[in-house]
Amino acid sequence: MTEPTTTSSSVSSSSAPVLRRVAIAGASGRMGHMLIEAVRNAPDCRLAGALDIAGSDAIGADAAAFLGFTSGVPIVADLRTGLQDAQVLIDFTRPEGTMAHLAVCRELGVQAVIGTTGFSDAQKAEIAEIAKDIAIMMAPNMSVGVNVTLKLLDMAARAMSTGYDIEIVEAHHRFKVDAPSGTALKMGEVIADALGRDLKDCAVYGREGITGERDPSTIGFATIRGGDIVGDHTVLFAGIGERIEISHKSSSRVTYAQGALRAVRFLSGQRNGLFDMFDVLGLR
Ligand SMILES: NC(=O)C1=CN([C@@H]2O[C@H](COP(=O)(O)OP(=O)(O)OC[C@H]3O[C@@H](n4cnc5c(N)ncnc54)[C@H](OP(=O)(O)O)[C@@H]3O)[C@@H](O)[C@H]2O)C=CC1
Ligand SMILES: O=C(O)C1=N[C@H](C(=O)O)C[C@H](O)C1
Repeated sequence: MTEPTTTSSSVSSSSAPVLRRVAIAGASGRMGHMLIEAVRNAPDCRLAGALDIAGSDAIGADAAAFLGFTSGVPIVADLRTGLQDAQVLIDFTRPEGTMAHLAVCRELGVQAVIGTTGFSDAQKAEIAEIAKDIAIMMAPNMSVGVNVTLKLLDMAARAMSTGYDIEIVEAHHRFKVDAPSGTALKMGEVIADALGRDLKDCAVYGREGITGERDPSTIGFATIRGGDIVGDHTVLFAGIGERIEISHKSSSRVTYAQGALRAVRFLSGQRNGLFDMFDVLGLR
């Protein structure tokens, strides 16, 4: 069964929608396909460009060919060609790809919705710098459920600031290239902030051998990779005599694609600045 990419959260069709011209990077990727289908089904968006990495088998193909449609938009490797008609780029690729795309977005005044994960601190700082010139929404997870979960974690961490060991467990499909997931790291950051700690100082990424007893000030991470798991995250607050588990499980990538389109709509009112899904969803 194919996953639906339109939900009741799409904009109302009662008035003529303002069309947003959207380019998709990583057009032949797992998220690229979801996004092209979602843009095609959105009454207020039009596919205006499709990018993939040079050497990809997809270059030259019609962006909607995988759906059995002709969109008239070819997948190209040349960034200026792919972005010239676009108002906003949605980018779910790899950090080095996103950075190259952003440089051209800045040059052409194209906004960006970034879902890519695995950025270095230096790359994040460069994105913040670019956002002084163009509007960017960047989030490691664009599902509504995960962003609500982040709020729950903030509350739970404040309420259980002592006496509870905090462990973050994430599971993803066998094709994922970065670990821990961007979402798991964001969960760690939210919890560390709530506890007045810096995640850089308290994160423990995996354990092996004679580790000694657990340091209560740490936040542990565990990563599972296998099969077609879309994305599961569980945060464990383990005390003596009880434990709480806060979990989110994705069963479809449609939620990420719909979140990206909400971000496209949110950005239409912005000239510049760096935003996240809390801004888009009004959760700040
Ligand atoms: N924020 C969110 O809500 C979500 C974020 N993600 C993140 O999005 C990213 C993509 O995920 P997914 O779609 O599963 O990955 P895929 O590997 O399926 O797709 C990545 C796409 O980007 C292309 N690509 C690879 N390297 C580069 C590069 N250097 N420059 C330009 N394009 C490149 C790939 O081309 P080719 O196949 O030819 O290599 C492919 O088309 C990951 O970082 C993932 O963690 C995923 C889901 C949700
Ligand atoms: O690569 C994925 O698939 C996903 N990546 C994001 C992450 O790293 O958190 C979001 C989601 O979990 C799916």
